[in-house]
Amino acid sequence: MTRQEEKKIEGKEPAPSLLSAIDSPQDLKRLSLRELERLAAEIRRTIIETVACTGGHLAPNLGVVELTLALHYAFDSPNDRIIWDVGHQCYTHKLVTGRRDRFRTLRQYGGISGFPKREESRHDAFGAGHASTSISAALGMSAAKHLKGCSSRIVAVIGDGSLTGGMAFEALNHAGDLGKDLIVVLNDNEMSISPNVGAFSSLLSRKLSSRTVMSLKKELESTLRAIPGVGNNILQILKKSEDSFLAFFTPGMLFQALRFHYIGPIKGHRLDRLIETFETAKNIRGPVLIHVGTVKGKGYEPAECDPASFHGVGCFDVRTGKSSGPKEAPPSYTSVFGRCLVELAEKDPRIVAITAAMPQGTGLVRFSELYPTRFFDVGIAEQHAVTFAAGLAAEGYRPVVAVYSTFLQRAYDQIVHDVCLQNLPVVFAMDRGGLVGEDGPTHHGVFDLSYLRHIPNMTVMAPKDENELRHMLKTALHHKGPVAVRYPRGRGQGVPLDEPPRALPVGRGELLREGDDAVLVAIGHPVAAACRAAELLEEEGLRVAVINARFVKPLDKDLILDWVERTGLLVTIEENALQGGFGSAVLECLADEGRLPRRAVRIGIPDAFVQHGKRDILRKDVGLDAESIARTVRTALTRPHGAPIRAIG
Ligand SMILES: Cc1ncc(C[n+]2csc(CCOP(=O)(O)OP(=O)(O)O)c2C)c(N)n1
Ligand SMILES: CC(=O)[C@@H](O)[C@H](O)COP(=O)(O)O
Ligand SMILES: [Mg+2]
Repeated sequence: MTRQEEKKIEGKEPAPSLLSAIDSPQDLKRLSLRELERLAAEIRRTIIETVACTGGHLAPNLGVVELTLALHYAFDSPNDRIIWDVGHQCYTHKLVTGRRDRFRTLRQYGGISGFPKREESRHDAFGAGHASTSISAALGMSAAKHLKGCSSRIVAVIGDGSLTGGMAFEALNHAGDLGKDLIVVLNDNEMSISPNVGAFSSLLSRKLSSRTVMSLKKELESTLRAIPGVGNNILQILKKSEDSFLAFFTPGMLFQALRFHYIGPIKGHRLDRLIETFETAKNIRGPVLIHVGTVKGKGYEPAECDPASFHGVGCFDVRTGKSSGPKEAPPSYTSVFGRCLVELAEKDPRIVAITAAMPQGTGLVRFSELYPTRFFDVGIAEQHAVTFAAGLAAEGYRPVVAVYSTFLQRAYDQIVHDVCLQNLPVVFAMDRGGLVGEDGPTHHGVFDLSYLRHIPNMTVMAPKDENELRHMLKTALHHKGPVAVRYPRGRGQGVPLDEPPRALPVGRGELLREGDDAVLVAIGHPVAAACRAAELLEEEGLRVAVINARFVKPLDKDLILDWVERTGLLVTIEENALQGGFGSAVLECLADEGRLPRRAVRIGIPDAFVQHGKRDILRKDVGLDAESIARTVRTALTRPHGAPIRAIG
């Protein structure tokens, strides 16, 4: 790294590597405070250099280097359990728990995950990826520890953004009631992905300077002393419970009310203060909350200046912080969605947009700037987002919930109970539908077609490209009931965009190619691979028809039936779980009509979690690339009747 690059990274002159001697957290315990500080600087450099090549969650990890070292210095992992919320900030944890030499494989196919995984290390006490789960898991472990009578300490590390998730409050409520030993470390950097939102976040940010508190105390003391008789007694009581007095004026009052012992806020980059605080907390019985103030992106100037953009990054140039990924590319599905929603909202004042703490990721920033009163960021609170949308719909608005497919899983009952049962016109704009790549199994949006299509009143569609996404958004906002539009992460197909977007006939697919040997019925992004497979097969003299189904529900039954009967071989293709997915829907429909084809094969995600890695590798693994589809069709055509046909990945 050049001197120039060194300047970008706060920290000391490069010295002999301390990290190379850290094979487990035990090795930390023999370091002096000065050495720990040097180690922190070295780890910071390592994270920056690695993430610059692999991509990943840079700013969150730079903010917890000292916090992580102090935790592993003060506690005794894996005997003591450290549970990370979301887990996107676990890179330092991984570096000091035996994965230093594999760290360069971060998020790569076959490499280490970007999140904690129990099967990856004994030090990864609990897997993560979705927010707000750590306190529940930690409390469960604490209850188990008490049942087993073992002395392990249980520590949950949760960010201020993740603390806006409802289940975090459910866990705090339960922990205060159970009274079991539990340490919750609140990593408060005042950021979610974007600046944190919500009343609770502003409570947390209430920073009373020590001078303010001192003058408050003095004033209160002189007032109480002036009260004849009782004044002094009250003063004595307050002096005895000084903590409660302080807690009343600091964020701690809420945690104290939940029967947590509150410590903080403390400076999250001071190793000495952190270690001292953790050592103290180890000896406090019952639930403890330690409020730590950190800087997201700490120690790398571009990330400190713009933590939202450096929350999750692709490859970048360390010297400039600028992306080094492909420059010219078709617009992303997300940006096409965001622009289209702005266009439609211009003409329809009933349209409102809702995000759960992900305005950037879902493409709603422009909408929020143009229509601030019609934009709602509810924080990491997907369940609330859905029922909040239902409330808006009940009052005649057209809410669009823009959400990643995987995170919408959290609001399944709200979709059933509050939206579909009441047949309210809520639009679910489901981004990251299908495989997402390096975030891996916690983030692949591969269950939504299954978990939505069986709900009465729900309409489910998926566009073959970004142009059709615009038509589907228009269709959804014209529809009178609940509707989900699901589209993939990343760049579109680079097709021209029709102006203006037009409503599609609901339940109608489109025939893209004719053919007599087989019919490929595809939904969403994989339509392109199906067409490519048909071209490959045509080179061998095989003519297969291709249908862009457009709708998972309602299916275009007539179109599919017609071509199944013409060809005799049905191949369904989806980037969704095969279990209960699109292919199942087609077979159910044909069975109900008493017209199951002589031969059928479903191509999609098998009954297993798909690991992390580049999407083209993952698609090949599951047989969703054009060559694999062609191979599956070729095999199905040559296989004797009655023999089982399986997709070939
Ligand atoms: C249920 C759920 N919703 C949304 C996300 C996307 N997400 C990942 S990290 C993050 C922000 C977390 O903020 P915080 O907990 O404060 O951690 P920080 O990044 O600030 O360290 C969000 C919204 C998620 N992982 N899980
Ligand atoms: C950790 C987390 O859940 C988010 O940061 C997520 O990784 C964002 O995914 P995208 O990179 O697809 O926006
Ligand atoms: Mg935060």
